[in-house]
Amino acid sequence: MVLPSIREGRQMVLRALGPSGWMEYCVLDALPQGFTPHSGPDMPAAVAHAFRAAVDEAARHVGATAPNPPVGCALLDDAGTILAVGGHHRAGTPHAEIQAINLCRERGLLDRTRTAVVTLEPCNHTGRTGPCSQALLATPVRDVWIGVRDPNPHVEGGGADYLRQHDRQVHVLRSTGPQAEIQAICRSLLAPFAHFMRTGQPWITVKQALDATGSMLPPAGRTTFTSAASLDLAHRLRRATDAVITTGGTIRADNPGLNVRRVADHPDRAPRVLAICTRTGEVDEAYLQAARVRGFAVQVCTDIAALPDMLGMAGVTWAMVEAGPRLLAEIEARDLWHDWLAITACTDGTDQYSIRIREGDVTPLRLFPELAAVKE
Ligand SMILES: NC(=O)C1=CN([C@@H]2O[C@H](COP(=O)(O)OP(=O)(O)OC[C@H]3O[C@@H](n4cnc5c(N)ncnc54)[C@H](OP(=O)(O)O)[C@@H]3O)[C@@H](O)[C@H]2O)C=CC1
Ligand SMILES: Nc1c(N[C@@H]2O[C@H](COP(=O)(O)O)[C@@H](O)[C@H]2O)[nH]c(=O)[nH]c1=O
Repeated sequence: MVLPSIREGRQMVLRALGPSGWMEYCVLDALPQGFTPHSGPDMPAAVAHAFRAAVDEAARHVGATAPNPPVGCALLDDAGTILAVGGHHRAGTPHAEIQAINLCRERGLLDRTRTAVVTLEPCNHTGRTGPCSQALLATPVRDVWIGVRDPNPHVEGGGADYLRQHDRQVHVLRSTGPQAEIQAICRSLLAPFAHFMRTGQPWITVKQALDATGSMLPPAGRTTFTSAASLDLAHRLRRATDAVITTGGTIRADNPGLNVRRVADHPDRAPRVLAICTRTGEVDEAYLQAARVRGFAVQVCTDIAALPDMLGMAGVTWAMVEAGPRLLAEIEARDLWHDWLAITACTDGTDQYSIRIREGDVTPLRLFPELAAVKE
Protein backbone atom coordinates (compact mmCIF):
# COMPACT_ATOMS: atom_id res chain seq x y z
CA MET A 1 0.00 0.00 0.00
CA VAL A 2 1.29 3.47 -0.84
CA LEU A 3 0.65 5.89 1.98
CA PRO A 4 -0.27 9.46 0.98
CA SER A 5 2.20 12.16 1.92
CA ILE A 6 1.07 14.47 4.72
CA ARG A 7 0.14 17.07 2.12
CA GLU A 8 -1.86 14.60 0.03
CA GLY A 9 -3.46 13.15 3.15
CA ARG A 10 -4.40 16.61 4.29
CA GLN A 11 -6.02 17.41 0.94
CA MET A 12 -7.90 14.14 1.02
CA VAL A 13 -9.24 14.89 4.48
CA LEU A 14 -10.22 18.41 3.52
CA ARG A 15 -12.02 17.15 0.44
CA ALA A 16 -13.80 14.57 2.55
CA LEU A 17 -14.82 16.89 5.34
CA GLY A 18 -15.48 20.25 3.77
CA PRO A 19 -13.75 23.56 3.50
CA SER A 20 -13.57 24.62 7.16
CA GLY A 21 -10.28 22.82 7.66
CA TRP A 22 -10.93 21.74 11.20
CA MET A 23 -10.28 18.08 10.61
CA GLU A 24 -6.97 18.98 9.02
CA TYR A 25 -6.01 20.20 12.46
CA CYS A 26 -7.28 17.06 14.18
CA VAL A 27 -5.61 14.69 11.78
CA LEU A 28 -2.23 16.35 11.65
CA ASP A 29 -2.23 16.73 15.41
CA ALA A 30 -3.38 13.22 16.25
CA LEU A 31 -0.96 11.85 18.78
CA PRO A 32 0.54 8.40 19.08
CA GLN A 33 -1.49 5.81 20.95
CA GLY A 34 -0.83 5.45 24.63
CA PHE A 35 -2.12 8.79 25.86
CA THR A 36 -3.40 8.11 29.36
CA PRO A 37 -4.97 11.17 30.92
CA HIS A 38 -5.31 9.51 34.32
CA SER A 39 -1.76 8.29 34.41
CA GLY A 40 -0.13 10.49 37.02
CA PRO A 41 1.06 13.88 38.12
CA ASP A 42 3.11 14.78 35.07
CA MET A 43 1.60 16.24 31.98
CA PRO A 44 0.98 13.87 29.05
CA ALA A 45 2.42 15.07 25.74
CA ALA A 46 -1.09 15.42 24.31
CA VAL A 47 -2.03 17.83 27.08
CA ALA A 48 1.10 19.90 26.54
CA HIS A 49 0.26 19.99 22.86
CA ALA A 50 -3.33 20.99 23.59
CA PHE A 51 -2.17 23.80 25.90
CA ARG A 52 -0.16 25.24 23.04
CA ALA A 53 -3.18 25.08 20.73
CA ALA A 54 -5.35 26.72 23.41
CA VAL A 55 -2.77 29.48 24.02
CA ASP A 56 -2.48 30.13 20.27
CA GLU A 57 -6.24 30.43 19.94
CA ALA A 58 -6.47 32.74 22.97
CA ALA A 59 -3.57 34.85 21.69
CA ARG A 60 -5.41 35.56 18.43
CA HIS A 61 -7.93 37.57 20.45
CA VAL A 62 -5.55 39.43 22.76
CA GLY A 63 -6.55 43.07 22.48
CA ALA A 64 -10.21 42.35 21.77
CA THR A 65 -11.45 40.81 25.03
CA ALA A 66 -11.05 43.62 27.61
CA PRO A 67 -12.19 43.95 30.28
CA ASN A 68 -12.25 40.15 30.08
CA PRO A 69 -9.09 38.05 29.78
CA PRO A 70 -8.04 36.18 26.65
CA VAL A 71 -8.68 32.45 27.24
CA GLY A 72 -8.31 29.33 25.13
CA CYS A 73 -9.74 25.84 25.57
CA ALA A 74 -9.03 22.56 23.76
CA LEU A 75 -11.19 19.45 24.08
CA LEU A 76 -9.54 16.07 23.57
CA ASP A 77 -10.80 12.53 23.08
CA ASP A 78 -9.58 9.40 24.85
CA ALA A 79 -6.62 9.07 22.49
CA GLY A 80 -5.49 12.64 23.10
CA THR A 81 -6.67 13.89 19.72
CA ILE A 82 -7.78 17.51 19.71
CA LEU A 83 -11.46 17.62 18.77
CA ALA A 84 -11.93 21.40 18.94
CA VAL A 85 -10.18 24.53 20.14
CA GLY A 86 -12.20 27.51 21.31
CA GLY A 87 -11.22 31.02 22.32
CA HIS A 88 -12.93 33.89 24.07
CA HIS A 89 -13.50 36.63 21.49
CA ARG A 90 -15.19 39.58 23.23
CA ALA A 91 -16.65 40.46 26.62
CA GLY A 92 -20.27 39.32 26.65
CA THR A 93 -19.77 36.54 24.09
CA PRO A 94 -19.34 32.82 24.99
CA HIS A 95 -16.26 31.84 26.98
CA ALA A 96 -13.57 29.63 25.43
CA GLU A 97 -14.97 26.43 27.00
CA ILE A 98 -18.43 27.11 25.54
CA GLN A 99 -16.92 27.86 22.14
CA ALA A 100 -15.05 24.55 22.18
CA ILE A 101 -18.11 22.63 23.42
CA ASN A 102 -20.28 24.22 20.74
CA LEU A 103 -17.73 23.37 18.04
CA CYS A 104 -17.70 19.74 19.20
CA ARG A 105 -21.48 19.63 19.23
CA GLU A 106 -21.67 21.07 15.68
CA ARG A 107 -19.21 18.44 14.52
CA GLY A 108 -21.06 15.59 16.23
CA LEU A 109 -18.04 14.94 18.45
CA LEU A 110 -19.33 15.94 21.86
CA ASP A 111 -19.76 12.33 23.01
CA ARG A 112 -16.05 11.73 22.40
CA THR A 113 -14.79 14.53 24.69
CA ARG A 114 -12.82 13.23 27.69
CA THR A 115 -10.26 15.92 28.55
CA ALA A 116 -10.54 19.71 28.70
CA VAL A 117 -7.43 21.87 28.60
CA VAL A 118 -8.06 25.48 29.60
CA THR A 119 -5.55 28.31 29.91
CA LEU A 120 -7.60 29.84 32.79
CA GLU A 121 -9.68 28.16 35.50
CA PRO A 122 -13.27 27.72 34.26
CA CYS A 123 -15.64 30.26 35.72
CA ASN A 124 -18.17 29.12 38.29
CA HIS A 125 -20.51 32.06 38.26
CA THR A 126 -23.21 33.53 36.08
CA GLY A 127 -22.00 36.78 34.62
CA ARG A 128 -22.96 37.85 31.14
CA THR A 129 -22.75 34.13 30.27
CA GLY A 130 -23.43 30.97 32.33
CA PRO A 131 -20.87 29.06 34.42
CA CYS A 132 -18.34 27.13 32.32
CA SER A 133 -17.80 24.62 35.15
CA GLN A 134 -21.42 23.48 34.79
CA ALA A 135 -21.18 23.42 31.00
CA LEU A 136 -18.18 21.07 31.28
CA LEU A 137 -20.06 18.85 33.74
CA ALA A 138 -22.75 18.40 31.09
CA THR A 139 -20.17 16.79 28.75
CA PRO A 140 -18.36 13.44 29.09
CA VAL A 141 -15.17 15.31 30.10
CA ARG A 142 -13.48 13.56 33.08
CA ASP A 143 -10.15 15.39 33.25
CA VAL A 144 -9.71 19.15 33.35
CA TRP A 145 -6.28 20.72 32.99
CA ILE A 146 -6.00 24.36 34.08
CA GLY A 147 -3.12 26.70 33.22
CA VAL A 148 -3.77 29.37 35.88
CA ARG A 149 -6.29 29.78 38.72
CA ASP A 150 -8.77 32.64 38.22
CA PRO A 151 -7.36 35.81 39.83
CA ASN A 152 -10.78 37.50 39.80
CA PRO A 153 -11.62 38.19 43.47
CA HIS A 154 -15.25 38.84 42.55
CA VAL A 155 -15.74 35.28 41.37
CA GLU A 156 -17.10 33.25 44.26
CA GLY A 157 -15.92 29.65 44.50
CA GLY A 158 -13.47 28.54 41.86
CA GLY A 159 -14.49 26.30 39.02
CA ALA A 160 -11.64 23.95 39.95
CA ASP A 161 -13.16 23.18 43.37
CA TYR A 162 -16.63 22.81 41.89
CA LEU A 163 -15.41 20.33 39.27
CA ARG A 164 -13.49 18.34 41.92
CA GLN A 165 -16.62 18.21 44.08
CA HIS A 166 -18.34 16.62 41.09
CA ASP A 167 -15.70 13.91 40.76
CA ARG A 168 -13.76 15.37 37.88
CA GLN A 169 -9.98 15.04 37.91
CA VAL A 170 -8.65 18.58 38.04
CA HIS A 171 -4.98 19.34 37.38
CA VAL A 172 -3.70 22.88 37.93
CA LEU A 173 -0.29 23.41 36.32
CA ARG A 174 2.63 23.78 38.70
CA SER A 175 5.30 26.47 38.53
CA THR A 176 8.12 23.93 38.89
CA GLY A 177 9.17 20.86 36.97
CA PRO A 178 7.94 19.81 33.54
CA GLN A 179 4.73 21.87 33.74
CA ALA A 180 6.51 25.15 34.51
CA GLU A 181 7.15 26.22 30.92
CA ILE A 182 3.52 25.95 29.85
CA GLN A 183 2.29 27.46 33.09
CA ALA A 184 4.56 30.46 32.39
CA ILE A 185 3.00 30.91 28.94
CA CYS A 186 -0.48 30.82 30.47
CA ARG A 187 0.62 33.38 33.08
CA SER A 188 2.01 35.62 30.30
CA LEU A 189 -1.32 35.42 28.51
CA LEU A 190 -3.15 36.38 31.67
CA ALA A 191 -0.67 38.94 33.09
CA PRO A 192 -2.51 42.15 32.11
CA PHE A 193 -5.88 40.83 33.29
CA ALA A 194 -4.42 39.45 36.54
CA HIS A 195 -2.84 42.84 37.26
CA PHE A 196 -6.09 44.62 36.37
CA MET A 197 -7.99 42.32 38.76
CA ARG A 198 -5.56 42.98 41.60
CA THR A 199 -5.31 46.75 41.19
CA GLY A 200 -8.10 48.04 38.95
CA GLN A 201 -5.32 49.46 36.76
CA PRO A 202 -3.87 48.32 33.43
CA TRP A 203 -0.59 46.56 32.80
CA ILE A 204 1.63 49.23 31.20
CA THR A 205 4.18 48.32 28.53
CA VAL A 206 6.72 50.87 27.33
CA LYS A 207 7.91 50.54 23.75
CA GLN A 208 11.06 52.57 23.17
CA ALA A 209 12.86 52.85 19.83
CA LEU A 210 16.53 53.81 20.01
CA ASP A 211 19.08 54.45 17.28
CA ALA A 212 22.63 53.15 17.40
CA THR A 213 23.74 56.23 19.39
CA GLY A 214 21.01 55.69 22.02
CA SER A 215 18.85 58.57 20.81
CA MET A 216 15.07 58.27 20.61
CA LEU A 217 14.70 61.15 18.18
CA PRO A 218 13.99 60.26 14.55
CA PRO A 219 15.96 61.83 11.69
CA ALA A 220 14.52 65.08 10.33
CA GLY A 221 11.36 64.58 8.31
CA ARG A 222 10.64 61.12 9.77
CA THR A 223 8.71 59.81 12.74
CA THR A 224 10.18 56.28 12.90
CA PHE A 225 13.55 54.69 12.16
CA THR A 226 13.27 51.02 13.15
CA SER A 227 13.12 48.19 10.58
CA ALA A 228 9.99 47.12 8.71
CA ALA A 229 9.84 43.97 10.87
CA SER A 230 9.97 46.07 14.06
CA LEU A 231 7.30 48.43 12.77
CA ASP A 232 5.11 45.40 12.05
CA LEU A 233 5.75 44.26 15.63
CA ALA A 234 4.83 47.73 16.91
CA HIS A 235 1.51 47.53 15.09
CA ARG A 236 0.89 43.99 16.39
CA LEU A 237 1.49 45.37 19.87
CA ARG A 238 -1.01 48.14 19.22
CA ARG A 239 -3.52 45.51 18.13
CA ALA A 240 -2.90 43.50 21.32
CA THR A 241 -3.35 46.44 23.66
CA ASP A 242 -6.42 48.39 24.73
CA ALA A 243 -4.83 51.84 24.90
CA VAL A 244 -1.93 53.87 23.55
CA ILE A 245 -0.36 56.43 25.86
CA THR A 246 1.30 59.39 24.17
CA THR A 247 1.97 63.06 24.92
CA GLY A 248 1.36 66.60 23.83
CA GLY A 249 5.08 66.85 22.97
CA THR A 250 5.05 63.81 20.67
CA ILE A 251 1.85 64.98 18.99
CA ARG A 252 3.38 68.39 18.28
CA ALA A 253 6.58 66.78 16.93
CA ASP A 254 5.15 63.88 14.92
CA ASN A 255 1.39 64.25 14.42
CA PRO A 256 1.38 60.45 14.94
CA GLY A 257 -1.38 58.10 13.78
CA LEU A 258 -0.86 55.53 16.58
CA ASN A 259 -3.52 53.27 15.07
CA VAL A 260 -3.12 49.73 13.72
CA ARG A 261 -2.23 49.95 10.04
CA ARG A 262 0.56 47.55 9.11
CA VAL A 263 -1.45 44.47 10.21
CA ALA A 264 -5.19 43.78 10.23
CA ASP A 265 -6.86 45.01 13.41
CA HIS A 266 -9.52 43.05 15.29
CA PRO A 267 -12.75 43.54 13.36
CA ASP A 268 -15.47 45.56 15.11
CA ARG A 269 -13.31 46.26 18.13
CA ALA A 270 -14.63 48.72 20.71
CA PRO A 271 -12.76 52.05 20.38
CA ARG A 272 -9.19 51.78 21.64
CA VAL A 273 -8.25 54.50 24.14
CA LEU A 274 -5.71 57.15 23.14
CA ALA A 275 -4.46 58.71 26.37
CA ILE A 276 -2.68 62.02 25.79
CA CYS A 277 -0.45 63.19 28.65
CA THR A 278 -0.11 66.94 28.72
CA ARG A 279 0.58 69.26 31.64
CA THR A 280 -1.00 72.23 29.89
CA GLY A 281 -4.09 70.28 28.84
CA GLU A 282 -3.96 71.99 25.47
CA VAL A 283 -4.11 69.62 22.53
CA ASP A 284 -4.79 70.73 18.98
CA GLU A 285 -8.52 70.27 18.35
CA ALA A 286 -7.91 69.11 14.76
CA TYR A 287 -5.61 66.34 16.07
CA LEU A 288 -8.24 65.20 18.58
CA GLN A 289 -10.90 65.15 15.88
CA ALA A 290 -8.70 63.17 13.49
CA ALA A 291 -7.83 60.66 16.25
CA ARG A 292 -11.54 60.04 16.86
CA VAL A 293 -12.03 59.48 13.15
CA ARG A 294 -9.23 56.87 13.31
CA GLY A 295 -11.35 55.04 15.89
CA PHE A 296 -9.87 56.22 19.19
CA ALA A 297 -11.70 57.15 22.36
CA VAL A 298 -9.51 60.10 23.34
CA GLN A 299 -8.71 60.89 26.97
CA VAL A 300 -6.57 63.86 27.98
CA CYS A 301 -4.53 63.36 31.16
CA THR A 302 -2.95 66.38 32.87
CA ASP A 303 -1.60 64.41 35.84
CA ILE A 304 0.34 61.31 34.96
CA ALA A 305 -0.06 59.94 38.49
CA ALA A 306 -3.79 59.67 37.81
CA LEU A 307 -3.30 57.88 34.49
CA PRO A 308 -3.49 54.23 35.68
CA ASP A 309 -6.78 54.80 37.51
CA MET A 310 -8.16 56.76 34.59
CA LEU A 311 -7.39 53.92 32.19
CA GLY A 312 -8.61 51.26 34.62
CA MET A 313 -11.96 53.04 34.90
CA ALA A 314 -12.21 52.84 31.10
CA GLY A 315 -11.76 49.03 31.26
CA VAL A 316 -8.24 49.12 29.81
CA THR A 317 -6.35 45.99 30.89
CA TRP A 318 -3.17 46.51 28.82
CA ALA A 319 -1.80 49.88 27.66
CA MET A 320 1.30 50.70 25.62
CA VAL A 321 3.35 53.87 25.95
CA GLU A 322 4.53 55.49 22.71
CA ALA A 323 6.10 58.68 23.97
CA GLY A 324 9.37 60.56 23.86
CA PRO A 325 12.28 60.73 26.30
CA ARG A 326 10.78 63.22 28.75
CA LEU A 327 7.63 61.23 29.47
CA LEU A 328 9.56 57.96 29.61
CA ALA A 329 11.81 59.51 32.28
CA GLU A 330 8.69 60.41 34.31
CA ILE A 331 7.20 56.95 33.89
CA GLU A 332 10.42 55.30 34.99
CA ALA A 333 10.93 57.63 37.97
CA ARG A 334 7.36 56.99 39.18
CA ASP A 335 7.42 53.21 38.58
CA LEU A 336 4.40 53.51 36.32
CA TRP A 337 5.50 50.70 34.00
CA HIS A 338 5.44 46.90 34.14
CA ASP A 339 7.56 45.85 31.21
CA TRP A 340 9.81 47.79 28.88
CA LEU A 341 10.64 46.82 25.31
CA ALA A 342 13.69 48.58 23.87
CA ILE A 343 14.16 48.26 20.11
CA THR A 344 17.63 49.35 19.05
CA ALA A 345 18.20 50.05 15.36
CA CYS A 346 21.74 48.92 14.57
CA THR A 347 23.87 50.47 11.84
CA ASP A 348 23.66 47.28 9.73
CA GLY A 349 19.88 47.69 9.34
CA THR A 350 18.92 45.00 11.86
CA ASP A 351 17.23 45.70 15.19
CA GLN A 352 18.00 44.29 18.62
CA TYR A 353 15.31 43.74 21.21
CA SER A 354 15.64 43.80 24.98
CA ILE A 355 12.97 43.44 27.63
CA ARG A 356 12.95 44.63 31.22
CA ILE A 357 10.31 43.45 33.68
CA ARG A 358 9.87 45.70 36.72
CA GLU A 359 8.71 42.99 39.12
CA GLY A 360 8.58 39.22 38.83
CA ASP A 361 9.28 37.19 35.74
CA VAL A 362 6.06 37.44 33.72
CA THR A 363 5.44 39.61 30.67
CA PRO A 364 2.77 39.40 27.97
CA LEU A 365 5.51 40.41 25.52
CA ARG A 366 6.58 36.75 25.56
CA LEU A 367 3.47 35.94 23.51
CA PHE A 368 5.15 37.51 20.49
CA PRO A 369 7.36 34.88 18.82
CA GLU A 370 10.28 37.24 18.17
CA LEU A 371 10.29 38.27 21.86
CA ALA A 372 9.74 34.82 23.40
CA ALA A 373 13.44 34.23 24.03
CA VAL A 374 14.67 37.83 24.35
CA LYS A 375 16.96 38.43 27.32
CA GLU A 376 16.86 41.37 29.70
N1 LIG B 1 11.88 56.62 19.70
C1 LIG B 1 10.68 56.49 20.22
O1 LIG B 1 10.27 55.39 20.67
C2 LIG B 1 9.81 57.69 20.31
C3 LIG B 1 10.32 58.91 20.02
N2 LIG B 1 9.55 60.01 20.13
C4 LIG B 1 10.15 61.28 19.82
O2 LIG B 1 10.23 62.07 20.99
C5 LIG B 1 10.20 63.43 20.63
C6 LIG B 1 9.21 64.18 21.53
O3 LIG B 1 9.73 64.09 22.83
P1 LIG B 1 9.39 65.14 23.96
O4 LIG B 1 9.13 66.47 23.39
O5 LIG B 1 10.38 64.97 25.02
O6 LIG B 1 7.97 64.64 24.38
P2 LIG B 1 7.52 63.46 25.29
O7 LIG B 1 6.74 62.55 24.41
O8 LIG B 1 8.59 62.90 26.12
O9 LIG B 1 6.48 64.19 26.23
C7 LIG B 1 6.73 65.35 26.97
C8 LIG B 1 5.41 65.99 27.20
O10 LIG B 1 4.64 65.14 28.05
C9 LIG B 1 3.77 65.93 28.84
N3 LIG B 1 4.09 65.60 30.24
C10 LIG B 1 5.30 65.51 30.81
N4 LIG B 1 5.18 65.20 32.11
C11 LIG B 1 3.87 65.07 32.35
C12 LIG B 1 3.12 64.79 33.52
N5 LIG B 1 3.71 64.56 34.70
N6 LIG B 1 1.78 64.73 33.44
C13 LIG B 1 1.17 64.96 32.25
N7 LIG B 1 1.83 65.26 31.11
C14 LIG B 1 3.17 65.31 31.17
C15 LIG B 1 4.08 67.39 28.52
O11 LIG B 1 3.15 67.78 27.55
P3 LIG B 1 2.70 69.34 27.33
O12 LIG B 1 3.91 70.02 26.83
O13 LIG B 1 1.59 69.26 26.31
O14 LIG B 1 2.22 69.85 28.65
C16 LIG B 1 5.46 67.30 27.92
O15 LIG B 1 5.71 68.32 26.99
C17 LIG B 1 9.81 63.51 19.16
O16 LIG B 1 10.95 63.77 18.40
C18 LIG B 1 9.34 62.10 18.87
O17 LIG B 1 9.59 61.71 17.54
C19 LIG B 1 8.25 59.95 20.54
C20 LIG B 1 7.69 58.75 20.82
C21 LIG B 1 8.43 57.50 20.76
N1 LIG C 1 10.41 56.29 16.27
C1 LIG C 1 9.80 55.10 16.33
C2 LIG C 1 8.55 54.94 16.94
N2 LIG C 1 7.93 56.01 17.45
C3 LIG C 1 6.51 56.11 17.76
O1 LIG C 1 5.69 55.88 16.62
C4 LIG C 1 4.93 57.09 16.34
C5 LIG C 1 4.55 57.16 14.89
O2 LIG C 1 3.45 56.33 14.73
P1 LIG C 1 2.57 56.35 13.40
O3 LIG C 1 2.29 57.78 13.07
O4 LIG C 1 1.35 55.57 13.74
O5 LIG C 1 3.40 55.67 12.36
C6 LIG C 1 5.85 58.16 16.84
O6 LIG C 1 5.21 59.39 17.03
C7 LIG C 1 6.28 57.55 18.14
O7 LIG C 1 5.25 57.58 19.09
N3 LIG C 1 8.02 53.69 16.98
C8 LIG C 1 8.66 52.62 16.43
O8 LIG C 1 8.14 51.49 16.50
N4 LIG C 1 9.84 52.77 15.82
C9 LIG C 1 10.43 53.96 15.74
O9 LIG C 1 11.50 54.03 15.16
